[in-house]
Amino acid sequence: MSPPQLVVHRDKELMAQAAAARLITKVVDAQASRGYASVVLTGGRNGNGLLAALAAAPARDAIDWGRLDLWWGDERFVPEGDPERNVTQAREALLDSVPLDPKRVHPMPASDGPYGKDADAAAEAYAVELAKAAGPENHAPVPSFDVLMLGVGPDTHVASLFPELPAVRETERTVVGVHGAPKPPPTRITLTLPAIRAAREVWLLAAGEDKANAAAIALSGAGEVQAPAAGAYGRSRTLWLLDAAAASQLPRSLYPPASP
Ligand SMILES: O=C(O)[C@H](O)[C@@H](O)[C@H](O)[C@H](O)COP(=O)(O)O
Repeated sequence: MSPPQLVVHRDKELMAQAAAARLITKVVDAQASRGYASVVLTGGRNGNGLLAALAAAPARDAIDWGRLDLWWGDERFVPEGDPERNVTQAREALLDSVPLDPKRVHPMPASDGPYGKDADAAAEAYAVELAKAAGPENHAPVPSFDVLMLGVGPDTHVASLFPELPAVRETERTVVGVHGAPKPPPTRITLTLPAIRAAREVWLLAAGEDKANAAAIALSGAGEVQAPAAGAYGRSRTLWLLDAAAASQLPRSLYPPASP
């Protein structure tokens, strides 16, 4: 596993814009070389901030939206259309304004969907959907995601993998239900670390003073059960995209400034 690469931007707005530009280039390159691209979205302010910046990016339509597969790293297990759902927020930030192929957009099930209130069954169904999309060359029963994005919580959680809870300890299944999450709502669905680590690249998004401690803990060699962000890494690249506030507790030797 190559060590994480860090890029620090002046503030969270510039971080979102730079990350959006980075994503455009990554998707365009993947589509040029393989004919399609596969990206995993994350919820939260930083994740949605990136999507909003992407919606406003001048180069946005260099992406062939009809050949982009979208998956989610986690989802709040609430009814379809609930404003708390990550897919609802992603639609508002970007998805409703670009010509995606609906067959290539894979939201996680809602709590009023075919699995009712059974988050574990809904998680299992998403694992089956991922496995069906996986190819023989894939490293796990999930597609080879080009980029898997993760917001980082102030407690170092990523997706809905919270410190010390069962989901972060999962070593076999790719998707599990989460019960009693400390970040509301308490019931969620999440990719596990094995699924996250099947991605070619994992990008962790951390902006704001409230992420400084989490970034310092996760990047200081902490264990993944105590600091799930420490266990989130890609097969060929792990990239932390921070703003100066979130990087403020990191040793200066860990990163050169990306912007003055
Ligand atoms: O469902 C969720 O809440 C997210 O997927 C979660 O993992 C989020 O990315 C982090 O909590 C960071 O959220 P902020 O960027 O809002 O701090």
